[in-house]
Amino acid sequence: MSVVAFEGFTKRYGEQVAVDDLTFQVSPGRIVGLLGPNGAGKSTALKGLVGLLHPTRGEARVFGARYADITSPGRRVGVHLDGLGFETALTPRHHLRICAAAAGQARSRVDAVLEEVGLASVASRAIGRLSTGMRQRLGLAGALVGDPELLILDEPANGLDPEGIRWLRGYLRSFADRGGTVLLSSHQLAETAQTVDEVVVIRRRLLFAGTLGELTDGGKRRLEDRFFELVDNHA
Ligand SMILES: Nc1ncnc2c1ncn2[C@@H]1O[C@H](COP(=O)(O)OP(=O)(O)OP(=O)(O)O)[C@@H](O)[C@H]1O
Repeated sequence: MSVVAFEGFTKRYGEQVAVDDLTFQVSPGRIVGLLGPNGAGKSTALKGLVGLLHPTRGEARVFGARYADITSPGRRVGVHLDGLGFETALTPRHHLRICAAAAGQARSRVDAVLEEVGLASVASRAIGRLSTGMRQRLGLAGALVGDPELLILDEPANGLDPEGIRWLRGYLRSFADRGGTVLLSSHQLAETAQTVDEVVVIRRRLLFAGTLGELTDGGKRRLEDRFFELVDNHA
């Protein structure tokens, strides 16, 4: 069974179609990159997947059900969507304690995750005083704190320094090696090529879904070149 399934997912905002008839699946243990230019509908698709918006037509499911219908979603699905914001007066530790409580996890998990994402030294600083990259790490920590089977991450490498990006890549690979599944959106094509097993390219509609090897002819072509061929042909 697929971990994520979009079936004819369509979202309109008034007259504008943000996502049109999107169908693809994500299998367990895979890292899948959702790619597309600005405004292609990536965030809309991810929001629809976690029940933050309702599709106009079609559906998006996790573990065979709508997100709202799965039991203990916080322990099964870790979500970090760009721009959801934080309560800036809280500290990372406090924020993660709330996330842990929501996911039904023990408080002890918070310090483990702070350590894991490299935020232990700023755990008691106000979130408003953290750098962009530190906030990005905190968003990831919030997704990880429930110890989920599936990670849904919108632009997780944004704002990370090279060391942070390398850490993220390694983390996601070991997560997938342990059987976890990742669906992430990205603009960073070179980085994506080093991170993902499969690629889904959208520009309102699906342009490609398959393995990275299929898209790049087994690595003979660059992901960036193939990406621009696809999106320029469907402008
Ligand atoms: N709440 C909204 N109301 C109206 N239109 C919206 C809304 N949210 C998104 N859109 C429109 O839907 C389209 C898809 O937006 P979306 O944010 O999903 O794209 P994206 O691929 O995530 O873009 P980016 O790479 O810039 O983050 C865009 O044209 C956007 O303007």
